[in-house]
Amino acid sequence: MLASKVTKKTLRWRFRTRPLAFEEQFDLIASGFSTSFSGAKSFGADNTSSQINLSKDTEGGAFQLRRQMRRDSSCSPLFNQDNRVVRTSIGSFPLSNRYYRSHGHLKDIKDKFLGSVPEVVKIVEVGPRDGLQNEKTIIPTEVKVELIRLLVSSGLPVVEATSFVSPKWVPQLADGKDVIEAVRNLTGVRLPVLTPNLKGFDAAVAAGAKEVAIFAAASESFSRSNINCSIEDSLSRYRDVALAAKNHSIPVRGYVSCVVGCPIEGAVSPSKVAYVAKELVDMGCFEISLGDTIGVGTPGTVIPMLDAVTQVVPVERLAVHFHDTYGQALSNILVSLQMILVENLVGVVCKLGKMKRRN
Ligand SMILES: CC(C)(COP(=O)([O-])OP(=O)([O-])OC[C@H]1O[C@@H](n2cnc3c(N)ncnc32)[C@H](O)[C@@H]1OP(=O)([O-])[O-])[C@@H](O)C(=O)NCCC(=O)NCCSC(=O)C[C@@](C)(O)CC(=O)[O-]
Repeated sequence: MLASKVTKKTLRWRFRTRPLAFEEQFDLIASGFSTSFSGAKSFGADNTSSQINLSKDTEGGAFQLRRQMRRDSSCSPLFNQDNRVVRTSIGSFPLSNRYYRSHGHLKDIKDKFLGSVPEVVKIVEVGPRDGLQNEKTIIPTEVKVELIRLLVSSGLPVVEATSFVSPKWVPQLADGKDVIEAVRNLTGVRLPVLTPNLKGFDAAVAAGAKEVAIFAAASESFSRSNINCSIEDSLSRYRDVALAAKNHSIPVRGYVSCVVGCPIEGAVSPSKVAYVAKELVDMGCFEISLGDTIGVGTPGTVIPMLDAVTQVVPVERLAVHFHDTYGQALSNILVSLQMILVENLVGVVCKLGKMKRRN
């Protein structure tokens, strides 16, 4: 994708020397260039800085682009004969309004692409868990606690706080008990924690956790490398956790990792994802978060995956979790929202936590 390949400097150069072809415009949008869908600036992603820089640069870029077109009206499809911008790729290309020919035209385009996308999206913040579990240096407990407090104070309804996993596997979150004890009385927020087995579940409940999450994989190899057991063994463990949670009246959220690609096996079949998602629902998970763990998904792979999963799991119980490793998270979220339209159902949950490259 153009946006992930070019630097700010080369993009400026492109603006100055020639207009972007429509396909290039579209590539930029698909690479998260547009910030208007759901606030790209909030992504703590690998490619975020390039996305933000691109956005900041566009006023200047737009101006240069327009001047260039005055000299050369061979005209890309972006311009009319007055050299004004008439097609702006989904209306989110952040040019100044005075360059648009008509607001009505823009509105038609927006309605066409975004018209019936749900107006309300629930965000499950996962930075304190999914972000911090990857940090090279161990973050002090009080910093984690402060981070959670700040996230909660921003109004987020759900903040995944930590994990109760083996400290040998994830030393970064070895202080899960202390973190939960410090935040468990925060009000107006749900603070789920990851529990890979009964040992983790018991420890989480003892520390005061009121919601847990279990995490299976759609890839056999990833399951073994992440939780040291096969998919079937993990599902069997999770049935025990789900039963224990039911006995404590504790809600359980389910994750499926590697829903479009696995770092070891490559492409993952949508039917595998659908199978694992259904198993998690059947054991009692109230919501299934579909995780593109290594950020290799694109709309082309996300659509068939969602199509398979929505055949077996009601869409209102689905969430999407996209890592922005290759700058595709926003386009994948957009297409997920649009898929909801296709299914003619409402209610989507997007998880926009800190997104990091996972090696
Ligand atoms: C699942 C295990 C525990 C199996 O690990 P294991 O080594 O197979 O487990 P074990 O039962 O043989 O136990 C080994 C040791 O771990 C201890 N142990 C055992 N369980 C626990 C526990 N719950 N809490 C604390 N300690 C535990 C246990 O007591 C024992 O201690 P020892 O006797 O050697 O001193 C391990 O593989 C593990 O902890 N894995 C966690 C991996 C992880 O957290 N990965 C990141 C989260 S998944 C993710 O990020 C994807 C997601 C959710 O974000 C979605 C997406 O991005 O797509």
